[in-house]
Amino acid sequence: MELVDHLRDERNKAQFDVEAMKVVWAGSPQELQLCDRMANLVANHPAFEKLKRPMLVRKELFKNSLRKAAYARKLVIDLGLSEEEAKWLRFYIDEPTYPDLHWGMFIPAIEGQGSEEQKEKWLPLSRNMQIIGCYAQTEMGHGSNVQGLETTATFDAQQDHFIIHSPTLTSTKWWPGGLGKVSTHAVVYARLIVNGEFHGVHGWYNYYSFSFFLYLEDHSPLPGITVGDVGLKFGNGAYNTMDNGLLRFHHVRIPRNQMLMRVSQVSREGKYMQCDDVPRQLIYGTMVSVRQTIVAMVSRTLSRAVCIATRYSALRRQHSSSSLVVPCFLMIDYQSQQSRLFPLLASAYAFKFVGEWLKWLYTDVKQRLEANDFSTLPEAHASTAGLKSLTTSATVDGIEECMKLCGGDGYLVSSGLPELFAVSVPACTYEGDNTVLMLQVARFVVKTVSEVGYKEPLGTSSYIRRLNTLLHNNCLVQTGEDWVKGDRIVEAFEARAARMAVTCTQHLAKFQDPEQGFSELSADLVEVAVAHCQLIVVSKFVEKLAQDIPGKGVKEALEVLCYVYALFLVHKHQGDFLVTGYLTPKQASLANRQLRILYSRLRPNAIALVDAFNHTDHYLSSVVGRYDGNVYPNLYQAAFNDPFNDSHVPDGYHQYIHPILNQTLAKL
Ligand SMILES: CCCCC/C=C\C/C=C\C/C=C\C/C=C\CCCC(=O)SCCNC(=O)CCNC(=O)[C@H](O)C(C)(C)COP(=O)(O)OP(=O)(O)OC[C@H]1O[C@@H](n2cnc3c(N)ncnc32)[C@H](O)[C@@H]1OP(=O)(O)O
Ligand SMILES: Cc1cc2nc3c(=O)[nH]c(=O)nc-3n(C[C@H](O)[C@H](O)[C@H](O)COP(=O)(O)OP(=O)(O)OC[C@H]3O[C@@H](n4cnc5c(N)ncnc54)[C@H](O)[C@@H]3O)c2cc1C
Repeated sequence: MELVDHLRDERNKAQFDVEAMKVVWAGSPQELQLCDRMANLVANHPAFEKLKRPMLVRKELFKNSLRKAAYARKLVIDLGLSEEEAKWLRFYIDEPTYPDLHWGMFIPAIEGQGSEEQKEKWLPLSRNMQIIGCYAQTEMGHGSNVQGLETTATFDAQQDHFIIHSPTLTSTKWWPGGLGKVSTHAVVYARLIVNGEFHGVHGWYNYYSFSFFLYLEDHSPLPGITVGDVGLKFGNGAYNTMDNGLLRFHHVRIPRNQMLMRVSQVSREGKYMQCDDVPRQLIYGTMVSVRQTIVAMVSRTLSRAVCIATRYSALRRQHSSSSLVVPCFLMIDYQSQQSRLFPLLASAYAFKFVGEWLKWLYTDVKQRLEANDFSTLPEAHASTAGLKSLTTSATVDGIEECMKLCGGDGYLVSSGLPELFAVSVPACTYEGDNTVLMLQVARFVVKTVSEVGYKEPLGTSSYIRRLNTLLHNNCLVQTGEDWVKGDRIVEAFEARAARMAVTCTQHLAKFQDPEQGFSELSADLVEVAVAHCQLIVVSKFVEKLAQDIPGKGVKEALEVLCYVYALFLVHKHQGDFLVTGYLTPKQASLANRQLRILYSRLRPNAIALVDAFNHTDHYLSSVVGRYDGNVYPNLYQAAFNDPFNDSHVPDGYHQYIHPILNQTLAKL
């Protein structure tokens, strides 16, 4: 039977080569081929069916996720998949489970913080999954405040042991993924005490936290260890496939050599030594690595929501304003729908490109770290923290908007959007609360501005070199067309970021106690950081356009997306641009008018642009976002697939409805 493509007319409108755009989106022909292969491997394997997931209760859901992880592992071994292939396999299985933390944090923590000897011992066991590990940093009372961790690791020189202890309820390890039920091992962060003294006291630290490699359990916890799950989390399915755990220690002894010893060591005699050439911040290195990965992946999450909302918007008809009876307008043709949807479509592409750049930056930093060159670490920290914060917040807001863009049907679990929202929301908190991370960026920016004149700003902050020009030269835009020029757009974002940073730095200087100033101005500082990070995203998109991009019409389509992203931000934050005096109200309104023109240029390409994401129907798991657009019969069928419709008479009907109908409530 020939399949009907309900979106065919929309696909025929495309003004660019979709196959070439798929390559741009994936990053390279090899990446496209790799992702396509792994996505289809998952889509065609019955073990990875996921439509029934939201109907399962927690214990069934968890068992189901263990089953999928086991099948994934079997595929990795049977097919001899590489680590990169295995990563994409897990990605397309689309279910948070313990291997994310094992591969994403436990192994990188050992790689980054273990000595050569420790790596040799533990990495092969970990990579073969003969042990399963998690990353236990956060405590019940201390998440953002890493300095405040209370778990202690006291050195016992007599027995050459550390004694790990949870002295208070608030020192309970709280939240680590994979900890609650599955992990056999953990990297645990604790305060080091040697000879009765806290070690490693430094200018900015009251005490350090150290990482230890700990054996947790086989089938039941080891003596002195209490372990469990933190409890049910938000959303049906969603993050409940993960055993986020709690963990308490009661004077648990571990051998001295289980302290991860790249950054600092404790000798047999109880001498504490910090490696001179390795900065303390390296113990935060695993977080930098995961923040980079989150940015690399987040565009796919947003693209998934946008793909669903765009396809449904291009199918569903509503009434025109002239006739309330005849449905004729496609939802996507409403200007108001476009102004909510198209910036999200553009954001998905913008986040993809900035994610590629961040990956490059991180790879470079990693190579430098291995050679003990730590010069670019502050830049890497600020960029990973800021972009993780900016992109996850925008993505989560974007998914919610996509849900609303689909009307009532977006709210149905079968649209795929509620679960996507629920599983994505914690990304604004885990791996660093987004506000706390933006404050880190603000510290970096303010420090860079304060050091102008005696330290050269580098990398993403090099615009601060041209502070004088950016503070005094105002925008030159005279027509709407002037707004679609890369250097002009970038300059506008640079001027806004620089002016906001300078104003905040001047306000901070008025405080005698800089920390008090930082605290009182924290809301403004977050806005400074947002401006800096938006500049990075816009400038990386503009840099991408300067590259050679093959394929008919591909570059032109990307140009429209780039300016939609940038001008949408100019419009949304026009208060910043106006208050800093860079723009006049006339220039701001020209930007907005140009944005409407760009929406009309984007419109014919909308479906092709979401097709270029190359998402399988399995990955989307959305009735309203199906590739063939055959929504209504499937929406109707999905209602009957709900086990609630197995019987016409629900449990409790006879017990609680009949007494009302029969007027026999008195017998209840
Ligand atoms: C929406 C869709 C999402 C899609 C995601 C898709 C896929 C995901 C893929 C993979 C991920 C897989 C699984 C992930 C899932 C869940 C995992 C969650 C795991 C966790 O959730 S795991 C716990 C994370 N928990 C935190 O994230 C705590 C946050 N809290 C901190 O991070 C610190 O506590 C901080 C920094 C806020 C304050 O710390 P502090 O008070 O000690 O430091 P202070 O501010 O004084 O800074 C002193 C000097 O250190 C520098 N500095 C600071 N941090 C640095 C770093 N990282 N690197 C290099 N330098 C750094 C500063 O820049 C300064 O430098 P300077 O002196 O030069 O100015
Ligand atoms: C799904 C999920 C998975 C997780 N996985 C892990 C894991 O594998 N391993 C692990 O160790 N941890 C994990 N975590 C914990 C996570 O890293 C922390 O929740 C996170 O770092 C935030 O800390 P918190 O919960 O203590 O929030 P808090 O720090 O208490 O923040 C609460 C509020 O206070 C504000 N705030 C806090 N500090 C400041 C400040 N200095 N200035 C201004 N405002 C501030 C924040 O913006 C936020 O609004 C996970 C969490 C979740 C939700």
